[in-house]
Amino acid sequence: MELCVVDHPLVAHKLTMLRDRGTNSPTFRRLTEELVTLLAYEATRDVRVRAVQIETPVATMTGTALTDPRPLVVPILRAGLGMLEGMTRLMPTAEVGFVGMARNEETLQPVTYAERLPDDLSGRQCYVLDPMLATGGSLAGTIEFLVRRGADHITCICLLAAPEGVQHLREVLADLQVPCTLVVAAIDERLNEVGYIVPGLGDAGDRLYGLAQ
Ligand SMILES: O=P(O)(O)OC[C@H]1O[C@H](OP(=O)(O)OP(=O)(O)O)[C@H](O)[C@@H]1O
Ligand SMILES: O=c1cc[nH]c(=O)[nH]1
Ligand SMILES: [Mg+2]
Repeated sequence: MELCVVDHPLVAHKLTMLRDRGTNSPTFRRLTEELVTLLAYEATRDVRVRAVQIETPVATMTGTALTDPRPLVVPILRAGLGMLEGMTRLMPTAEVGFVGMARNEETLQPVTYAERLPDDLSGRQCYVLDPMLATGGSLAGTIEFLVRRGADHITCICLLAAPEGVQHLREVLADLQVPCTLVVAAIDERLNEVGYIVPGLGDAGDRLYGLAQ
């Protein structure tokens, strides 16, 4: 697995505001979108393109266009939904599939409650969105869904990751033997005893969508 930690002062600035417990839901949502657009710029560096002939007002030239089939973007509900707008702003022609997962907060195992993906993903580039990579169970489960449908090129975009989750993902991907890139804004210190990222930002889904904190 290739790991890319985006080292940019604007990313660090926005991430610090996002982490701050005083940041309210509307601001948290806006910062999430802005951060995703910055991370997606890095994450789409190897998006597949083809040469196209166009005419400018002055001359004919060979330009660049995204290839078909279109890339697939997969937010992991709920919190990943907060990243969708920032991603599709950069790549408006992408198709969108959905996976709904909620972690059982006692066992820390993800439970899948929704899944809407194209049947055949062979030859598709897939971009998975989830702000938090904690134990890695939710992201690994989603990657397994995609690989079972034939995906052969996966990029995951997360805001924060714990070292434990990155390690888990490496092990799962070594078994699956699928090329995967993980793009993150930061790798934090560790998980705490209840599976939260430290220092982290708390529960991303609750902070995005306003449940009690
Ligand atoms: O790496 P893991 O240990 O699996 O934890 C990370 C998952 O936890 C959060 O979702 P949550 O289960 O809280 O659901 P939500 O998005 O509905 O809040 C987060 O958005 C990830 O999907
Ligand atoms: O720190 C964490 C861990 C899992 N899910 C979150 O939303 N935050
Ligand atoms: Mg949550």
